[in-house]
Amino acid sequence: MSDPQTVLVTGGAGFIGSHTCVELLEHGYEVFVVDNYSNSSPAAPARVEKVAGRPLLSVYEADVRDRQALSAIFAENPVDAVIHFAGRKAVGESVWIPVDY
Ligand SMILES: O=c1ccn([C@@H]2O[C@H](COP(=O)(O)OP(=O)(O)O[C@H]3O[C@H](CO)[C@H](O)[C@H](O)[C@H]3O)[C@@H](O)[C@H]2O)c(=O)[nH]1
Repeated sequence: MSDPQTVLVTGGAGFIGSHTCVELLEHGYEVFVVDNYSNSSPAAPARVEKVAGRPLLSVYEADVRDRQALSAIFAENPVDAVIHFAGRKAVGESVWIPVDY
């Protein structure tokens, strides 16, 4: 099996996601991002491109729970691998509003 070439990074505008995107771009992968910016900003993917010196294929503002949006994104892009970082992780908040988790 050959190495994956095109990688979808969900939560790619977040802390770990944006660093992962830089690493992937620097290692020659094509990368696109899906993020709802609930804990990040569109400035992050722009910085990723600047640091890596290469563009992302695409950046989508979308919620990974939106099946219709995800289906359209998968239809538009060849996806060899997915790295999934889009998620909530605040322990305290998960106690106050468990339904969101
Ligand atoms: O339903 C969701 C929930 C989140 N996101 C996105 O997913 C990304 C998650 O990234 P975070 O930065 O929130 O989380 P990380 O785990 O990457 O980073 C967090 O944990 C790190 C340590 O592991 C550091 O503490 C860092 O500051 C802190 O943000 C964000 O862009 C957020 O907008 C979605 O797209 N959909």
